[in-house]
Amino acid sequence: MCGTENGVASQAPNGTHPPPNPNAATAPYHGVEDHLSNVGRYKIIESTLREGEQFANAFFTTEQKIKIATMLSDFGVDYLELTSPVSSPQSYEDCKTICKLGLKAKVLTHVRCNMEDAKKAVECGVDGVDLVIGTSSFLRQYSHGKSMAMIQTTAIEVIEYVKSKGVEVRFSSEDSFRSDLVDLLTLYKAVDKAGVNRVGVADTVGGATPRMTYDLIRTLRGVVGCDIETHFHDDTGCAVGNAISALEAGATHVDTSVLGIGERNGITPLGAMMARMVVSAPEYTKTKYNLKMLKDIEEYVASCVQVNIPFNNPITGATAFTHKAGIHAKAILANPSTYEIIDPSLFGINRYVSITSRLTGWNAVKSRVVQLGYELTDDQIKEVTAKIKQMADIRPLAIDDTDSIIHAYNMNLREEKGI
Ligand SMILES: CC(=O)SCCNC(=O)CCNC(=O)[C@H](O)C(C)(C)COP(=O)(O)OP(=O)(O)OC[C@H]1O[C@@H](n2cnc3c(N)ncnc32)[C@H](O)[C@@H]1OP(=O)(O)O
Ligand SMILES: O=C(O)CCC(=O)C(=O)O
Ligand SMILES: [Zn+2]
Repeated sequence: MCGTENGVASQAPNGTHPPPNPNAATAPYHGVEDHLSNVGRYKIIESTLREGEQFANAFFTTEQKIKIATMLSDFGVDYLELTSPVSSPQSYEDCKTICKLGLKAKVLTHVRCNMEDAKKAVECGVDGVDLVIGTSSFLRQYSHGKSMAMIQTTAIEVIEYVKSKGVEVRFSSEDSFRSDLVDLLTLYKAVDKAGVNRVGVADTVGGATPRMTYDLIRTLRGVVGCDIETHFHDDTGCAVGNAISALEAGATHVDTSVLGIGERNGITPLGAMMARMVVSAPEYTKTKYNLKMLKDIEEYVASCVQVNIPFNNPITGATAFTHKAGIHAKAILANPSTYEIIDPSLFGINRYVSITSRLTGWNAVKSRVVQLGYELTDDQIKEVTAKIKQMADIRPLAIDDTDSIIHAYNMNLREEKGI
């Protein structure tokens, strides 16, 4: 007997499939959901005005801080993290000023895990206080001298105080990856029980790999119920990779700074993170963030701290969307997704196809010929391409040089034809 049960077709005896049952339920097909991953709903804690101020070349005036905070809030980040108000009288005043701006982004300040710092933070009118204390044996010995038991007791007192003021609180262990795992999990469990909004995991020295990150966050995800914030330094070039791994493992928040500025060579850059996330979570990222602002934000911060944007910066680097080799250029001109993972127009940026080198092919030259308004046959374009390569073998060319070769070739043709 052949037929269907619950809308599922069984095999007919002769090996053929029976016709579909018109009464079968039309339930949609379901993919496999990754319940642990927060890649599609990640949040950004933007720390240019905290970690970024720790960059060797950073000195932000109050006006610059206001402009950076406003731009980042308009860009769509969830939180702005500001320098500790305990650092200096101006830091205290600036923190209060930014809190009063009425920005869309919530304002946090980052302080040591002690009562005096926490009181100063709350005084400023912040939405949240980010508490931090080193938990690795190195930092316990050389930074603050406290045992794990002392850290836990103080942390709980401070957390209860901040919460009693109706302010969000996060507790973070500095140097998490070099801390004893059992110590760390015990502490996180205790602060979670005390009611923190988030715990923070920090790769303070930039030594973690994506797999180490995944393992730690995944383990932590099983221990605490609160949100998990992550902070990655880039000393070994893993800051973006670690951030995406953390989200895959269940972290909810990632710290960034514009251009990655921070202590030493900094942390996960906002722009690189957007590049990663527009690929990993396109709909969420395009809807939530005002991506076309990225270039202006980076240029502004670069000017404040007097650095150039590196040529290979994701998205905004001068060559990030420049295609040079002939094989690439041909395919890009036919369909940009052949050699691009990101559409530059999402960020308001143009792609550029180079036709000025010995690697240039005739298909790329053809597109320039058309742009210049000439009508040449394919054979003629191949001849022009040979001339470009001949010249490019001698010296580097600018676009004006190749344009001149095309103009000259076209003029010769017209003269030959007596036009
Ligand atoms: C990894 C990171 O980026 S963490 C954030 C780093 N941020 C900052 O350092 C903010 C800017 N810092 C500052 O302005 C100053 O360091 C201040 C105001 C915080 C402290 O200044 P000072 O009192 O002069 O102390 P100093 O900076 O020399 O040493 C740090 C002090 O904080 C203590 N400390 C360090 N971390 C912590 C902590 N998480 N919780 C409590 N105390 C801590 C140290 O024991 C040391 O105290 P000491 O006076 O007993 O020596
Ligand atoms: O507070 C945190 O989570 C991070 C502190 C910090 O900047 C670091 O550990 O590198
Ligand atoms: Zn840091």
